[in-house]
Amino acid sequence: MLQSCHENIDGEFTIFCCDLQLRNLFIGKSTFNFIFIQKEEIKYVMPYKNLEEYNIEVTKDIKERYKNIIEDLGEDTSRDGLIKTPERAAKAMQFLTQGYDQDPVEILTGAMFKESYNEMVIVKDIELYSLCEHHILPFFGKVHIAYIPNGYIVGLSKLPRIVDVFARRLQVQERLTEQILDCINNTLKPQGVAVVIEASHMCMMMRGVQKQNSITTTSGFRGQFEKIETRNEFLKLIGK
Ligand SMILES: Nc1nc2c(ncn2[C@@H]2O[C@H](COP(=O)(O)OP(=O)(O)OP(=O)(O)O)[C@@H](O)[C@H]2O)c(=O)[nH]1
Ligand SMILES: [Zn+2]
Repeated sequence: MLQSCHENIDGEFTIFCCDLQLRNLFIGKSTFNFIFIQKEEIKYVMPYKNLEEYNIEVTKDIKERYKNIIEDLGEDTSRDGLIKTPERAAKAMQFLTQGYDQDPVEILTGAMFKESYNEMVIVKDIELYSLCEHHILPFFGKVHIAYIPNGYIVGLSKLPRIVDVFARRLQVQERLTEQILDCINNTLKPQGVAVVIEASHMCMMMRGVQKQNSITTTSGFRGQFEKIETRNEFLKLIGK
């Protein structure tokens, strides 16, 4: 029974094949060249493996473009340390922009639970890593999210997950703030939601104006958080 088959960018296959009934495990490097492992050897196979998958055609295309860029910058892509760099960079950029293919609504609705709790829920200091859409340089910092339930609570981890969905795109901090806010507001339909983002932008630190200590704060409030007392309680609880 074929469990999974992964082709890397050089067309090499890794196959994981496991017949649980017979308790035999096959693991190989090509479609036609299995290594047969007896059940006693199963202990050498990791019980958990986190696999990264990339579209081969897209990766090849981005890799070639990176090769040209690196050469245009005056480097030699055939030197030892740079041989695999175009492919690494192609994979890194696809990782950092994977949010385009993810559905934040599906993530939230996947863990909404009926509950009568109707006080403020705050998840603060969520790490943020995104890319500024003007220079394709990182901006990074913290996101603080609060909501007041309206019959439903949401799995806590889903809030950082939707931060990542919107952060792993080419972004501006203002739009990122609004997208997180609107997604929670429209999906969970709470009594209120608040989002504050504090971030440093590498395009202002490493180049351009070269300011190392400036932090940009953006915020958005919906429902109950539009009331000054509720908003102030939230800001006090996140230490602002
Ligand atoms: N509002 C906003 N601006 C951003 C964000 N990230 C980067 N920027 C700004 O985008 C602007 C782009 O301005 P341009 O004048 O077109 O680009 P530039 O010549 O590279 O500008 P400098 O960075 O000032 O050298 C810069 O002022 C950046 O600081 C963001 O998340 N929100
Ligand atoms: Zn920028």
